[in-house]
Amino acid sequence: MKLAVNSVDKSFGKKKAVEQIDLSVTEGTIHGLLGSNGAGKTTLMKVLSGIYKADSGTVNYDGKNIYENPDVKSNVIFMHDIPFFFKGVTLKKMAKFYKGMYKNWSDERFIQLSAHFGIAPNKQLNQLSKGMKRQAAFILAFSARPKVMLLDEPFDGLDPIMRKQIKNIMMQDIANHGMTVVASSHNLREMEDLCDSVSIMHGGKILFHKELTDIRGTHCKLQIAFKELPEEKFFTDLNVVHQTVKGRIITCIVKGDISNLEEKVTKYNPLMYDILPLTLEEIFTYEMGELGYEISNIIVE
Ligand SMILES: Nc1ncnc2c1ncn2[C@@H]1O[C@H](COP(=O)(O)OP(=O)(O)OP(=O)(O)O)[C@@H](O)[C@H]1O
Repeated sequence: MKLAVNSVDKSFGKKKAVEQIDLSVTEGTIHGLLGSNGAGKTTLMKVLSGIYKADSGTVNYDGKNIYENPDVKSNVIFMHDIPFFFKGVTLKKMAKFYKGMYKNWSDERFIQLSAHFGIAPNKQLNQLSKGMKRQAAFILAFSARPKVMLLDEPFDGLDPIMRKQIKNIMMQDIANHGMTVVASSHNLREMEDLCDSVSIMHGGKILFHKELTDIRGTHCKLQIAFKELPEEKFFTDLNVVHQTVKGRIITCIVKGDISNLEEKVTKYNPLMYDILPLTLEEIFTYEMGELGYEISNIIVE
């Protein structure tokens, strides 16, 4: 399902928690919503899931508004930042509840995933550790087979192996069923290798939205060493937007047409060179720097 958010505002009293949000997420892709504490991520996620009504603006899935629309809601799952379960409730009981809410629920998948994560269906969920509660929330969410997953800080409390497993299951559902995911995080590195597009929230607004495939095709990092430092022409020729020099090694961020970079580089007879993709952090450091923002002031690592 395609998500389209138009001019969404949400305030609590005089506090504008989110302001003038426009966002569109293509079906079958993962969007990362990044921002520091208090940026407005949870509020926006709750508006996207139809828990909160926007003060103004619209949130549509395939053109249909989600708020008070059970038909759309049965395809859209929201996972809270802190998994919450009623006192004494078992995984099996929660499964029954989800089955009634989500029309694509799969019993077969529920059995398979509870065995995979080693959580018995008769386990009382409040007796689980924080990380295991998160796993239980994922078992339920994946078994619901939603068309859209809205995940608020989904990887908090999970160890690296578990994160990888969850990411793998998510990627399978995207590849096999065209599931769409919006995941919020305050950690750039966590979203590395996961997102197709990313936006950065700050002070209730989206400052920046990027398709990573576009960036990865137009930006790269070049590490290069010369006998002697090259003339200015080298940097202009290659369209270097940022460079640091450590001894003989120059690290350059190159922007623009990078398809024939190797050819251009070798003309300058370097001692050695390496062309690398940019990390998310590097992408944002340079892109947001151009907008006049210091990324370290916005994203906490
Ligand atoms: N129910 C509420 N009542 C009043 N103010 C709220 C409420 N929920 C959120 N806010 C305010 O809205 C702003 C955005 O909060 P929100 O929880 O959406 O941020 P966040 O980006 O999810 O932060 P964090 O990463 O710390 O969870 C904050 O200033 C917060 O105090």
